[in-house]
Parts: sequence; C-alpha cells; structure tokens
Amino acid sequence: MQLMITGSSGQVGTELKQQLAGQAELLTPSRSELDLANATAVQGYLALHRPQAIVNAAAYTAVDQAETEQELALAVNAQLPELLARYCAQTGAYLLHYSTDYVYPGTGTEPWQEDSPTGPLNYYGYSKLKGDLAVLAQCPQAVIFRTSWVYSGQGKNFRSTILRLAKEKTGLSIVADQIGAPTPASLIAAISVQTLQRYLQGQPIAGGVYHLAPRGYGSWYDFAKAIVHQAIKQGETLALQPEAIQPIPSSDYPTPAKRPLNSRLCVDKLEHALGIRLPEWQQLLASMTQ
Ligand SMILES: NC(=O)C1=CN([C@@H]2O[C@H](COP(=O)(O)OP(=O)(O)OC[C@H]3O[C@@H](n4cnc5c(N)ncnc54)[C@H](OP(=O)(O)O)[C@@H]3O)[C@@H](O)[C@H]2O)C=CC1
Ligand SMILES: Cc1cn([C@H]2C[C@H](O)[C@@H](COP(=O)(O)OP(=O)(O)O[C@H]3O[C@@H](C)C(=O)[C@@H](O)[C@H]3O)O2)c(=O)[nH]c1=O
Ligand SMILES: [Mg+2]
Repeated sequence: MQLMITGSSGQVGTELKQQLAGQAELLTPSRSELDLANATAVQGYLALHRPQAIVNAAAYTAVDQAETEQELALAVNAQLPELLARYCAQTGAYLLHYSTDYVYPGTGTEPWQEDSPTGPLNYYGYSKLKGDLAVLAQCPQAVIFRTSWVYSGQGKNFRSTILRLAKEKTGLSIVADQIGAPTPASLIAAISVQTLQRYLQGQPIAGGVYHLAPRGYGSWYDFAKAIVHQAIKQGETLALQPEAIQPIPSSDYPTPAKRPLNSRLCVDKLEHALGIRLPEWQQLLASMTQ
C-alpha cells in the first residue's frame, strides 16, 4: 500500500515514519519537495502519486504566531485537510487526521466528550476546528484523533523547552490553572498504526472524532515538575531544582493567544473502539529516555 505521511519531519510524523517503516510503501515529501500551503502543488502531488492512504500529521502549530499569521495557519490547518479529505472521498483512500484540545472553550472542569460543543479561544484552535469540520463533511469515513500537549524526544515542545530552561535558570514560573494530559508523539503514532492495521484487515473503526491522550490529568506546572524530577533521576545536571518551580495563574503569564483552562479529554470512546486501556501520562513520561 502507498501511504502518504504529511508533516513527516514533525513530532508525530517522525514517530509515524519510524513505526511504519517496512509496513507500507511510504510517501514522505519534505517541505522543500511539497509546500502544503500550496493547494495546486498538493493536488499535483496527489494526482501523480495516487496514495491509497494518507496520514495528515502536518499542521501549523505555533499557537501565538497563528494570531498574526492567520492566512498561513488557515491554509495548513483547514484548507489542506479539506483538500486531502476530498481526494480520499473521491478515490476511496483512507484518511487519518489529527486535531487538538484547543478546539474546546476551556470552561468547567468536566472532561470534554467528542460531541461536546466546541468554541476555540485562539486562531490556531479556530483553524484546526475548521479543518475537522471540513474533513468530516468531505469524508465521513475519515478518523480524526483529537490529542493534547504533544511532546517527544525531538523537535520543539514543552518538555524540550523546560529541559533547556532547567539548565540555564535557577527559578521558573509555570501556569498551574490550565489542566490537560501531556501526550507522547510515540503514543499517537502507535495508536495510528493500530488504526491503520484495523483498516487493512477490513475492520476499520468508525469514522469520526476520537480523543487520544493518556489517562489522568495535570497542569503545565505538574508536567514541568515531573520533567525536572525525571531528568534529575536520570543523572542530568541542572541549574534548576524542582522546588524552585513556582505555580502561577494564567493571568501572570500573558501571551498573544489565549489558552483554555480545561483541556481534559475523555478517552473512553477510543479505548472502546480499539479494546485498549491507555496508560497514565506520568508513566509514559517516566519511560522517556532522551
Ligand atoms: N504539538 C502539540 O502540542 C499538539 C499537536 N496537535 C496536532 O497533532 C498533529 C501533529 O502535531 P506535531 O507533530 O506536534 O506538529 P509539528 O509542529 O511537530 O510538525 C508539523 C509538521 O508540519 C509540517 N508543515 C507545516 N507547514 C508546512 C508547509 N507549509 N509545507 C510543508 N510542511 C509543513 C512541518 O514541516 P517543517 O518541519 O518543515 O516545519 C512539520 O513536519 C497536528 O495536527 C497538530 O495540530 C494536537 C494537540 C497538541
Ligand atoms: C515556557 C513557559 C510556558 N508557560 C506556559 C504557557 C502555556 O500556557 C503553557 C504551555 O506552553 P506552550 O508554549 O508549550 O503551549 P502551547 O504551544 O500553547 O501548547 C499547545 O500547542 C498546540 C499546538 C496544541 O495543540 C495544544 O495541545 C498545546 O500543546 O505553559 C509558563 O507558564 N511558563 C514558562 O516558562
Ligand atoms: Mg507551542
């Protein structure tokens, strides 16, 4: 099977490439080979290569920058998924797409369900929601994994930022009122591979949105402390001690884009569909070695 992975240099894309190596014929165009914000170029690529499945791991993920780069964010996060979904609907190709907790309004303390009302607080979330709705409208068999707080051993993410700051600084203030679940890119890739295998075995999970995150919730402050504790345990020399991390309210950390306070995702639907039990986020962080 010819499987196209978009965004194969990103966090999720890199893990997908590794986990799918040898299992399918992979098409992994780089940015220099294919500008995904260029619809004509994407259409030309699809017409030439005719993939039988597409995993869309590409996205515009710079949340604050999206407030001022709206056109580019919309092209990559909404127009690209729509175009890919149209191609998949027309050709019968399979589509896996990813979305974010930032489509939800962040109110309350209850975990969001897949059919909870959306209401993004920032332009990144708005552009991703537009992408989700376009995918569902064009290609109802497509699967959308809505995940949160993605990190990996490579690329820019909250964990890599904290590890860098912990080597440079003796104190750090981290927001403690935004609650969610940190998700390793490797978990997203592993669940994606299972989902593709189900499709190839003729037993695809139903099309639609599924939350994909570990079990359990914490704040960014909890996540930062756990990152620093783990680095010390693994023998890293840091300038920062875990006790020197201060919890602060979001109001003390102003940013161009507003972030949701409640990013809790209920993952029951995915667990039932695949017959699995997702691990706790702390357990997954503890198993990171780089
Ligand atoms: N990161 C997070 O915290 C979260 C991410 N998600 C979602 O998960 C999915 C994967 O995210 P993640 O792996 O973190 O994303 P990354 O930011 O790590 O990777 C994005 C990928 O998209 C590529 N890309 C972006 N714009 C273009 C373009 N115009 N042309 C070609 N390639 C482009 C990047 O290429 P290049 O390397 O050249 O820039 C990169 O390969 C996305 O749908 C995202 O919205 C959901 C929740 C949280
Ligand atoms: C570096 C730093 C961040 N923070 C806060 C800011 C923010 O509220 C939180 C996390 O910072 P980030 O810049 O990683 O946040 P952000 O880039 O908004 O992360 C989001 O990215 C997109 C792509 C998603 O889809 C979301 O699920 C989520 O992962 O920590 C501090 O309080 N102190 C600090 O020193
Ligand atoms: Mg970020």
